[in-house]
Amino acid sequence: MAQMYYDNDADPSIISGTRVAIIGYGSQGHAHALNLSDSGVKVRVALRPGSSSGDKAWASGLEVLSVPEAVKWADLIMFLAPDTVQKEIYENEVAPHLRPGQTLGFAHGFNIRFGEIVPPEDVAVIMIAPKGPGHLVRRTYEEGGGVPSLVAVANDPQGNGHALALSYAWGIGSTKAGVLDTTFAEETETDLFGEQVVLCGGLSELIVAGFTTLVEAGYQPESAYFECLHEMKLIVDLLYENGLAGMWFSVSETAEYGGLTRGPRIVNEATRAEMRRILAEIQDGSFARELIDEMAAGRPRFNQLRQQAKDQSVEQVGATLRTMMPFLSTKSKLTEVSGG
Ligand SMILES: NC(=O)C1=CN([C@@H]2O[C@H](COP(=O)(O)OP(=O)(O)OC[C@H]3O[C@@H](n4cnc5c(N)ncnc54)[C@H](OP(=O)(O)O)[C@@H]3O)[C@@H](O)[C@H]2O)C=CC1
Ligand SMILES: CC[C@](O)(C(C)=O)C(=O)O
Ligand SMILES: [Mg+2]
Ligand SMILES: [Mg+2]
Repeated sequence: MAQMYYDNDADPSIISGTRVAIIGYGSQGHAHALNLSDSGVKVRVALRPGSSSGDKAWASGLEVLSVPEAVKWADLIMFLAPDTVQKEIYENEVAPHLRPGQTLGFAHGFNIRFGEIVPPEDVAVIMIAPKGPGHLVRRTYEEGGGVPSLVAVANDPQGNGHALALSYAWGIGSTKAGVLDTTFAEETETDLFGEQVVLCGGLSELIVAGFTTLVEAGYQPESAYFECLHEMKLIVDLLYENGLAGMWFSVSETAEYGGLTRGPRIVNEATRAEMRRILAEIQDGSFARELIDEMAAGRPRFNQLRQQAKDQSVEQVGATLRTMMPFLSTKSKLTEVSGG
């Protein structure tokens, strides 16, 4: 059994005595800044001039500085801007102002694992990587819970990196759910694999393929939407609360027999072989190179794929159906914080 850490294993006084600069106020940035602030931590948000997120941070009672000002002020500088802009921010706005004894923090190991950011030896490098979307990091904290995190230390000149990471994890609520030791390499590779194959890529393709199959066979799009997308959340809630057994317990025996016999025909040996190829592309750095090059080229393929995803009929049908479910809108104020 892996070593897990909970509330009693963290020392809150460490993060309470640390000045934390949060670079970025998007999905993770707003959640870390607000959770830490509510936990009694001294926080400043660091943004570029004219940032669209600045007003939201000020409106939430947080002080906003430029990145260089925040680096000068902080003990811990947490990178919560998108992965592919972190290198530029680091080189132009962080590195010139870094002092020995400061700590750089990451919520994902991408730039350290793939050598995009190479900090000096006299600066600590830690990771606190929540295993959940930022908006849920905030929501679960407000509800009295938390999202699990992985912590890692890549460089530890003062020997307190792990205790600081654990204390930070306490500040964002993660020690309520469980914190696990990892390495930058393990977090980066498993996180990229999970989001590509299971959580984001695999799941969305499964939903769309199921929806499209039903609609092309002549069934009502609304029925296909409820079946393949809306009900997904209700099934996943059962998985979240009680694992696969909780889901099998609650569904009918008909669903259980049908799922156990037909599921392996959908996720089969060919699917598993593709999963292994995707993992190899992550491990050998070719996915990272592809992503960095795509962003540097102005995102031509990314923008096209985003537009195609938005234009799918499952999205049009869903948008209409969700207007009739006002109870959803109280939970989904995502654009207010992400600017999306
Ligand atoms: N999204 C998630 O839930 C998860 C993310 N992570 C990791 O957390 C990190 C942050 O990801 P995420 O929260 O999705 O990021 P977002 O895309 O939500 O970050 C957007 C924020 O970054 C700011 N930003 C963009 N460019 C710059 C810049 N050049 N200088 C300063 N600020 C800038 C934006 O400001 P502006 O308004 O100026 O554009 C905005 O406030 C990544 O390392 C990611 O892998 C880890 C776990 C889950
Ligand atoms: C699953 C996607 C994720 O890794 C996350 C929310 O954990 C991300 O990078 O956003
Ligand atoms: Mg993740
Ligand atoms: Mg990720």
